[in-house]
Amino acid sequence: IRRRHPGEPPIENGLIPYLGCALQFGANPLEFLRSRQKKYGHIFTCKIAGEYVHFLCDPFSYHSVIRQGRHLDWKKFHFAASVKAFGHDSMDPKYGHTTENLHQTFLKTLQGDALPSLIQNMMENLQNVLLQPGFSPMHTQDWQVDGIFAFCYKVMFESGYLTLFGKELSVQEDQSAARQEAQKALVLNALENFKEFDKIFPALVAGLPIHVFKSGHSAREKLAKTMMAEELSKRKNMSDLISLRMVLNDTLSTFNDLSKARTHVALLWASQANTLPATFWTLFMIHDQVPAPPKTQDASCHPKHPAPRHRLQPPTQNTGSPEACKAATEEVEKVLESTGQRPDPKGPHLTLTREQLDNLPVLDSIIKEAMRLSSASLNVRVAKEDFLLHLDNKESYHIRKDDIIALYPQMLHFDPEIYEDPLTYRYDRFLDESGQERSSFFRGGRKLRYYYMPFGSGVTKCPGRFFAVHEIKQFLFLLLAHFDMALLDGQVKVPPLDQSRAGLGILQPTYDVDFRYRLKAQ
Ligand code: HEM
Repeated sequence: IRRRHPGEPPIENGLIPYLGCALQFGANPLEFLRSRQKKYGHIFTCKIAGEYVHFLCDPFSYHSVIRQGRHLDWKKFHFAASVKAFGHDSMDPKYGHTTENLHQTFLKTLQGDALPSLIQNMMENLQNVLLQPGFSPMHTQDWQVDGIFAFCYKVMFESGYLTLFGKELSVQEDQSAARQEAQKALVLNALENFKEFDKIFPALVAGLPIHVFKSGHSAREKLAKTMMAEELSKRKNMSDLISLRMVLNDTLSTFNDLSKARTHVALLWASQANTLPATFWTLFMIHDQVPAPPKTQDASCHPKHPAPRHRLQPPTQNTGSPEACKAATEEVEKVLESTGQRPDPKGPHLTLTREQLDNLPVLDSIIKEAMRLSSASLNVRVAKEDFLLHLDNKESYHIRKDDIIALYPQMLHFDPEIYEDPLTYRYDRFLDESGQERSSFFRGGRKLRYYYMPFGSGVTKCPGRFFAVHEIKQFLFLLLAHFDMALLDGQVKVPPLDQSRAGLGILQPTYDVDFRYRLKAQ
């Protein structure tokens, strides 16, 4: 048990040896932090699973942590978490297994000049997936029924997977339906393994050994097997990210083949684990506004999903404004008109340049609002030495070497002083009076520098964030252009957030919600 020294933040050791406050924090981090903030103020220390974590709750003081002074290390925690979850040798150059500067690799291959080709391939892949006969029978225009969560996972995983890892060479050469089907089966198999592994991800990051989880462990190893160099070399149209990483693994590291493959599994996880639930929330939130079609059309529904699978629980958030879907559809139609394109599932694919995608303020706001409500990432830095942390209110606190400093942006996202009525979904919350992006948010009359942080902050900010927002926009754009959609049960409540993943990014819903969709009449 640590005793508080003079000049240190108030401390709570918790009642359970080693775990400290871990269970209370884990049960509901937001509630836990709010109650401690009320008791202790802007900064306090909690013992969590053997570590001492200083939670900084004042958004005006975030900068002192985010600006990355010489006292704070961001790599230590990230590299260690990746080793625990994915089982590769450390990517931290100081351990001598590699000299790759991963941060530079990510910036070079996910941003700037690398972005247009990623976006273009994603747009192609999304349309190949969405408009293939299996998904949307083109001639009958029957309603299909699926869970929104299941739908988003299938479509976004397959498209994102093919965009990063390319297609098998044999599929490029042999366009037969059987070959395409086989390729699809492999990707959907990867999705099943991804989901199985993703379930145990929080436990692995918390430090539990993977051997305890038989099926999660086996799923990770199966994924790694498909990402051995020998397998990847059979693929074409791989992204710069994966092809460059393969070269750097071979030239700058001493990793064995399995360790190399596991570094690719880590990237598969990073590229999908947040994007998939974020896509769910985005689609669910706008979808919620579309009235269900008359009951008579039920006859043509997908037989496997006759009814919503879950009994409804009281809502945790209100649903959005009725204009969300209308405004988004109008924005999509405007772009189609101005670019002279007509959505035709049998015709040429729709295209959108990066500039066109950057100029969709309504879709942007819709996505931001969905992520504001569902994101729960923890931003973490480790103290390299004893130092004095200065807060915005001129107070300073002693921090000990190896302690963790954490920001929990959900506190910002759900702060009623920053976001009026914060539990309500408002599709236009991030739009100003002229319908453009709103970037001024205030607390207590002061303009905030940090008010929206689902992608983290400072040097550890997600390097894939531009691609992530673009791919969700493309997905929405294509759905709104090509499909009629409606919830199966127009009265369905917003599913609660699954808190078991709090701290790790976008939270999943605790249950799926069924919707129906069909190709628009031509
Ligand atoms: C909605 C989607 C996404 C969200 C909310 C998200 C969020 C995050 C967050 C919170 C982090 C950790 C930042 C920190 O520790 O402070 C992160 C890291 C990362 N993300 Fe994303 N991400 C998304 C999509 C993507 C995509 C699509 C890619 C790649 C194609 C990607 C690649 C990465 C990588 C490589 C890292 C590790 C960076 C490092 O350790 O240097 N992310 N992301």
